Amino acid sequence: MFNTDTVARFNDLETPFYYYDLNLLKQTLQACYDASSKYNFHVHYAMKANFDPKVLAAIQSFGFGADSVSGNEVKAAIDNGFGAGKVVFAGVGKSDKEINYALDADIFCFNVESVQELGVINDLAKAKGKTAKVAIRINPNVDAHTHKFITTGLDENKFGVDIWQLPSVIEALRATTNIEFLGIHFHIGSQITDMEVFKTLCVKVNELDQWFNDQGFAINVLNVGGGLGVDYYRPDINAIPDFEAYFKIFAENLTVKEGQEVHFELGRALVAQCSSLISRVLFVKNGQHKNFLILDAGMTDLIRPMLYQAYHQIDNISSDHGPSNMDHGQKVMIKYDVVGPICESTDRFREDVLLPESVRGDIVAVRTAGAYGAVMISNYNLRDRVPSVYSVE
Ligand SMILES: Cc1ncc(COP(=O)(O)O)c(C=O)c1O
Ligand SMILES: N[C@@H](CCCC[NH3+])C(=O)O
Repeated sequence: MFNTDTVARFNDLETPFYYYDLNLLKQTLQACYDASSKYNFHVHYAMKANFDPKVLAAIQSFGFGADSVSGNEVKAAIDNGFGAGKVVFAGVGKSDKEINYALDADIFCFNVESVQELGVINDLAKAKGKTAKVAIRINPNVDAHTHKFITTGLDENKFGVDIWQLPSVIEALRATTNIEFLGIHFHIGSQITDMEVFKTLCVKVNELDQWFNDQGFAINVLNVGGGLGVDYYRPDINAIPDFEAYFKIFAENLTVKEGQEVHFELGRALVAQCSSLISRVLFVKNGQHKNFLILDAGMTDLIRPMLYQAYHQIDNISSDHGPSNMDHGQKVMIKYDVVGPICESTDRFREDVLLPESVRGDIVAVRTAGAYGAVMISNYNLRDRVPSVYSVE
């Protein structure tokens, strides 16, 4: 991702910023497109992962749809060229204003997360003389084997309708007048690296597809959500996720009936590796027990390490690719706690990171920051919003 030219370019720029390798993004999208289109699978991009306009433009150019989680995301999807007919809207707490907006926009599908929400969408659609297309998000109680803060498909999670409540969904569907039932939706969690989890999901999807069929509700859309994880530990070796293996699992384990469509909602897998948070070393502080590398980026710019104990590779790219690299044949390696400038003790990217001896002004890259990075920025401590910088093509 970096070479002497990029580092020379960064030296002239104000930090911190998110750097996007648009070439890697396109290669990733191509790999996903090739692997999914083999089976006629439909991919929606979960835009909560990253809504940078250039990222959205690249994704949209591959013909993917959009998965949104708020009225503003529905709007952003449409404004950025995703056809309304390819936009889905999930979310456990959709406001009336958001539902009305999406109804007016004629989106493809509401992924409905409760019986009560189904009634509200029906009433709001009726008031407009419209029919809302819906899929029911089901909580299948499948353990995603991921961090507990980003698991979504267990009984204890707030998302979707629990299986024991499905008879009341059928009852509600029978009573609605302005709803077109399209199918069922699942999303069991994020950063899933154990592929067996997706097999377990397929078994549940097959059972529930059959169950709805038995109740007289034929399913056109099986939406299995997203969740495919990326390699935070080896971003250079595994820059592109194994989409072939991922889609093959669904092709082999889902029983797809004639005329049914299979939909996916990938976020992280498409965008995580294409971006790094680029920061400068402000100060090097040698304590009695610890050495601190104090960066000009902090938890306001990338909160994942502090919120989910998430691991991100950290590189001193001045040392790896800068002029100082040429000067020093032998690098002295030192363990640093890499921290930010925010007035919180938890503002630490990682502890005991083994890095070449670093000096004020060195440029540091926090890798694999393209998903759930820039979108979770806050202005705590009245921080400036971190801008985007793009690779030169
Ligand atoms: C409903 C839904 N779909 C898709 C996604 C995308 O997940 P991921 O970025 O893990 O692919 C999410 C986020 O977890 C989600 O909540
Ligand atoms: N923000 C989380 C992912 C949440 C996925 C949305 N349900 C992360 O950084 O890993």
